[in-house]
Amino acid sequence: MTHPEILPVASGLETWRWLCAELKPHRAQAIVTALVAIVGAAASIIPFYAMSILIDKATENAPTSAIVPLGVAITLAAVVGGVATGWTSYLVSRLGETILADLRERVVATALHIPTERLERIGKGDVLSRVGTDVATVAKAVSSVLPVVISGLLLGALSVVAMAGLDWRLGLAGLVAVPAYVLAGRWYLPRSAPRYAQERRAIGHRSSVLMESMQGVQTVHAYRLEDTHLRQVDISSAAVRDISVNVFALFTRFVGRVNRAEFLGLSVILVTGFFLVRADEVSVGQTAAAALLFARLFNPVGMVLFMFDEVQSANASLARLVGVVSDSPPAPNRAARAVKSTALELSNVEFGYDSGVPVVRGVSIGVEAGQRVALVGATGAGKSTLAAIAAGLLDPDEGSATVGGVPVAELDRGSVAIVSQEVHVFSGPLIEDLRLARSTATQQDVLDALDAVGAREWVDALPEGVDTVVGEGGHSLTASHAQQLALARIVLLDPDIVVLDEATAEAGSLGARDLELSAAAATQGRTTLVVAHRLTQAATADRVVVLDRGVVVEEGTHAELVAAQGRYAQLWTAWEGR
Ligand SMILES: Nc1ncnc2c1ncn2[C@@H]1O[C@H](COP(=O)(O)OP(=O)(O)OP(=O)(O)O)[C@@H](O)[C@H]1O
Repeated sequence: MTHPEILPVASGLETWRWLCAELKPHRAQAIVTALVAIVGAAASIIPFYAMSILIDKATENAPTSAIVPLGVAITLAAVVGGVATGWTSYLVSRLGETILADLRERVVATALHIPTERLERIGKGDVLSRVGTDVATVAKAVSSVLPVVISGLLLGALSVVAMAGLDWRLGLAGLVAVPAYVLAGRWYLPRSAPRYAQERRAIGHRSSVLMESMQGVQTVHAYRLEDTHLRQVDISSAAVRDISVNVFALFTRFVGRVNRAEFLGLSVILVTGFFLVRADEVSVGQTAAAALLFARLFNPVGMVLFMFDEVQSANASLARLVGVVSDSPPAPNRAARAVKSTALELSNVEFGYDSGVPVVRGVSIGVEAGQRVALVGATGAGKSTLAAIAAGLLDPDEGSATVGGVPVAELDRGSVAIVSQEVHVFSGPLIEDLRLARSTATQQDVLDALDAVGAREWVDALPEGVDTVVGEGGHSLTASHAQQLALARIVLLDPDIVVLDEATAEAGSLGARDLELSAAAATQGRTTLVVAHRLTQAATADRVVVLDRGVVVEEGTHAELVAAQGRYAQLWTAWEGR
């Protein structure tokens, strides 16, 4: 079995190198962030030192005035610690978000430049999950997990140093808990990751079962499938419940292990302290401070452990994002080339999709500047494939597609435009959808373009005219109207060469006639290759090329081909007799 191609995933080392390289330009910001974090952690330790002195003073019956400077120190440290900890969160998020924003832009730019063929092999799912889920996972980690983990780890390290500063044996006693924490983590993490994944899958399944039942509610009623669907919802909900209970049970056992580590550490510190106090090696205050410092760590260390799977999954997502930006070539910065002649030349073009079976074989077609050539052929003859090659969306395996001698893929952006079968209307005001073709277009330019393709009337009739929000979640447009917008974009883009492969309008319908007029207006004076899904498109072209199973079988004007009584004439007769 061949595995489907997926986008690359960076190794741990590559991800780390990438992160270091990204941090370099933000070195100053990274250093300030680290310093503020250290100040925050250090400040939260000072009160414990002060407390150790306080306890000793109290046991020595020192005067009340001795307490005042300690109180001031504790208050100051609390204020500085609070401010610094808040700042750490802010600075870590800011640095992380800056790097993430850059990464997100580069991933999207790379994804948008994946050649169509490769995108089809990879599947849109992988690309979408990287741009969507992976970016979201890393973003969440950067804003909510990373600050906690960094502060927790720093506090842990500094507290052990502080305990050792009170007495090295107390520091050592505190370290006894480390292996117990590590064991708890090593027990939990390999068990939790697959269970969380299982839980997410089960939740996803339950949502799709619910969605399916709700979306198909009429069919469910019509076929009296209510019980079956309720049973499916029951089963999927029960599965989520069981897994969630299981996950919680595991979590509780993990908490038990963490508590054991805490108990062990605290007991060893207290017992060590007891013997050291008895031997007059340390004071009661020092022992109490060490114990309090250790207890102070319960919360942050627990948080770090609990968040470890989020760190792991953010790390996995980051590797997937870094894989995309570091392996795929960056947004192709092909030296755009302008051309003198706008004649389109397909020469000996061969092309096959993954199966290796050639679908276009040795095709040569010339479209003179300003001419309109129609491609005709049965379904599957290779018309759309050839159109995509002519527009530079697919690279031919053999032969070439050039304009004035320059490969189409290397032309200036905007020299060649394609209106394909899948027209996408981007969500937002209609005017913005059109400005995608020319960002500097004024409202008047847009209205003129709509006029040119005969769309002005229905656009003006929309609730807010050109400002009406269209696309997903907005005013929905018919396929013909969407197609007209695509043609209006062509008018605004003003390319030299146009490839038309639109097939939405039913042959003979009023929409089809309107669309043909729109297409004629949009392609007026441009070199045009049109896939003639309706033969009237061929009849009005300067020349017609007939394709059959990837090969050109006839070529000439409509009149010549009809007179020749060949393949085209048969198609034309059949078309007329519909
Ligand atoms: N993305 C793809 N992957 C694999 N095979 C494809 C792909 N697109 C098209 N084909 C195959 O290539 C051949 C030519 O298809 P193409 O879409 O170019 O034909 P067409 O003449 O435009 O047909 P239609 O009029 O139905 O659009 C067909 O056999 C089709 O199954």
